[in-house]
Amino acid sequence: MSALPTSDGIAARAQALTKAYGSGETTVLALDSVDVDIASGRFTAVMGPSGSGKSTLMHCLAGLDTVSAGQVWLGGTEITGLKERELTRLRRDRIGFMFQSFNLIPTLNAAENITLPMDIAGKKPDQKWLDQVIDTLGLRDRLKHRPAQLSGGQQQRVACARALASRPELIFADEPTGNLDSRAGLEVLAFLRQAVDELGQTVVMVTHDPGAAAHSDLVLFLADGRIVDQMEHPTAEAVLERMRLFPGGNPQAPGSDVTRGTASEED
Ligand SMILES: Nc1ncnc2c1ncn2[C@@H]1O[C@H](COP(=O)(O)OP(=O)(O)OP(=O)(O)O)[C@@H](O)[C@H]1O
Repeated sequence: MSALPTSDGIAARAQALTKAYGSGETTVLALDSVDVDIASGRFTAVMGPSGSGKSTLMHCLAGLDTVSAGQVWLGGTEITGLKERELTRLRRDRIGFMFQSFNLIPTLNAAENITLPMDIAGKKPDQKWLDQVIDTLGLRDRLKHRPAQLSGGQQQRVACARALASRPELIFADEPTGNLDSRAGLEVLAFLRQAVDELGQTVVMVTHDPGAAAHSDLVLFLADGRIVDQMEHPTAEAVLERMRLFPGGNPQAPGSDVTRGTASEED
């Protein structure tokens, strides 16, 4: 294990990250020698055609998946080669996760869901920080509600608060708006934006939606397991144009939510 020589301002880094699934003739190269730096205090979106390696990249950066070759650092710590126990602790202490399915516990109220990971870890929440997160996310008057008593957007905000509660260095969000209607999706994106701007968090989000990517500071474009392009200060239109350059990568295919992102900005 080696320390990262220049970890300043870098929340996560991959060098020559390669991930292959399967073996022999059925090998799939999901990531092909990817080099990437995720800057601290920024909102990075990851886009690319289906099967381009977005989720694999996120899972490898978060230490949820092993790598076939290359190195990954979280902050200044190399995680490739860490034992599962050390990795679990590091993930718990440094990373927040938001997935498309919110994974809220139905029998617990919002407040209990938000602090559950910390309760399991036997950690006391920093009450001042927690209050700030709850107020930023507008959840103050929903804390006693159970998930079934909340709208989809509110449930995702609870999942967002849960990801933020332990003040992780880095938040990974995998299609966090995928299951939401356009209004709820926009709310969640606005709150992720706020988490970066006002709470100083670092967010990495995988999305298919150019409208969602437009809320980020930087879009990384993946194709065939490689980062092939990036875009600073993205707009939904510019991202859509870039996505159209990918073979079969037209994000307006059925099931895509592009219309909501672009339409909402004209509201
Ligand atoms: N557990 C696995 N076993 C075998 N192949 C896998 C596995 N997970 C992913 N792959 C393959 O690796 C490649 C990249 O998958 P990945 O899920 O990272 O892509 P993605 O860009 O997130 O796709 P999508 O946008 O459809 O979610 C794909 O070809 C996929 O079929």
